[in-house]
Amino acid sequence: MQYIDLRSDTVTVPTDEMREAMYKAEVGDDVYGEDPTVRKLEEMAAEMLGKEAALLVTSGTQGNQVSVMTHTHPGEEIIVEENCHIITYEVGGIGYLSGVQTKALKSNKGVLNPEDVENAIRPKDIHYPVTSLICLENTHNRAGGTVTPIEIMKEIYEIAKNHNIPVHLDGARIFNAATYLKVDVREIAKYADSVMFCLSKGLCAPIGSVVVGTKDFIEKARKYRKMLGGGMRQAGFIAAAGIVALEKMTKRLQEDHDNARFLAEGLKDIPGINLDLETVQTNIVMTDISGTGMTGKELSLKLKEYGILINGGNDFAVRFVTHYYISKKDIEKTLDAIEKIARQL
Ligand SMILES: Cc1ncc(COP(=O)(O)O)c(CN[C@H](C(=O)O)[C@H](C)O)c1O
Repeated sequence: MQYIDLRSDTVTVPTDEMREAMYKAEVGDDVYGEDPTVRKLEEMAAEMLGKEAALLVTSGTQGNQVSVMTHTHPGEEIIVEENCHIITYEVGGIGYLSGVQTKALKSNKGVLNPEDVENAIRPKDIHYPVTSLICLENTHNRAGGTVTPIEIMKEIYEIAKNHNIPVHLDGARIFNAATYLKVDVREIAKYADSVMFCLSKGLCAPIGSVVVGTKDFIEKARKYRKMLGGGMRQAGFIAAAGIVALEKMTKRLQEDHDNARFLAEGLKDIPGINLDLETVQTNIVMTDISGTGMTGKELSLKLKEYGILINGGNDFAVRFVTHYYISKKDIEKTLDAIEKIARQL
C-alpha cells in the first residue's frame, strides 16, 4: 500500500535523477581520498556554505557527534537548548564519546536568548568546568521547525567570539531555514564555526549529512569519523545523490513549507487539536491533540486505516512533517481523515 507518510522528512527516497547519478557515479576508495564524487560533493558543500572544507558523514547524528568531539575535551561543558536533537535523540553520545556535560537552556519556541547564552558561560573558577562549545539548531525540530533569525545567530556568535568559544550549528534543515528567511544559506552558516546539514531529509538523498568548517577542523573531524567506523570506501554512490540534492532539491523547499502551512490551517479548525500557527514556519507542524481525548498512538493507528502514517506516542504531542513526496492532495486527504476520526469520537 502506498502510504501518505507524514512521520518525518527522513522517509524520503532518492529521486529518479539521483538514482541515475548514483548508477553513473565515478568512485574510488575514499579512505585514500580517491573518490572523485565524494571530493566534488565536499567541495560543493564547503563552497555553498562559505567554509574552507567539508566532510561527508553517514548521518546527522554522526556529524553532530564528530563535531562535538572535535571542538571539546572531556570534562568541559557545552551550552545547548534544552530540547535540541543533540541531547534529546543522540543516545547520550556527547557524554559517552566526548565526555562533556551540558548546560541546557530554555528557549522561546526553539530560539535561544543571547543574554541567557552569555550568562551560561562559566567564569574562571576552580569549581567550574570550562565552557567549550555553544550548540545551536536551525531549524529547531522539536519546537516545530522554527527558525532562529539571523540577528539572533549573529548576536550569539559575537558573544561566543568575545569569549573565544566556538559555535556548532545543527543545521540538519538549514536549507529550510534559508528558504524561510529568503537568504543564501551562507548568511546563516557564517554565524557558526562548524555546521552539520542533512542530505537525507528534505533534500531526498538516501543517506548522509555533511559537516563544514575550517580545513583544520575538518581534518580532525575526519579522524574522529574514522574512529567511529565512518571511513567509507566507494562512497561516491552516496555523494552522487548528495550532489543532486544540493543542486536541485534545495530550491523547492518552499513547496513543503506551503503544504505544512495548509495542513496547520486545516488542523486548527478541527475540535480538540491545538497548535501555534506562529511556529509553522517551515515543513514541520507540531500539535497538541489532548482536546480530542486521543493519544498520539491512538490517532496514528486510526490514521493508518486511512493510509496515512504519523508518529504517535502515549502522550498528546503529534508532529506532522511535509516533504517532496507529500502533495497538497495528500494534505487534503489527511485533513479529511482526521475530521472524520474526530467526528466519530
Ligand atoms: C535537528 C536534527 N538534527 C540531527 C538529526 C539527526 O539526523 P540523522 O542522524 O537521523 O541523520 C535530526 C534527525 N531527526 C529525526 C526526525 O526529525 O525524524 C529523528 C528525530 O532523529 C534532526 O532533526
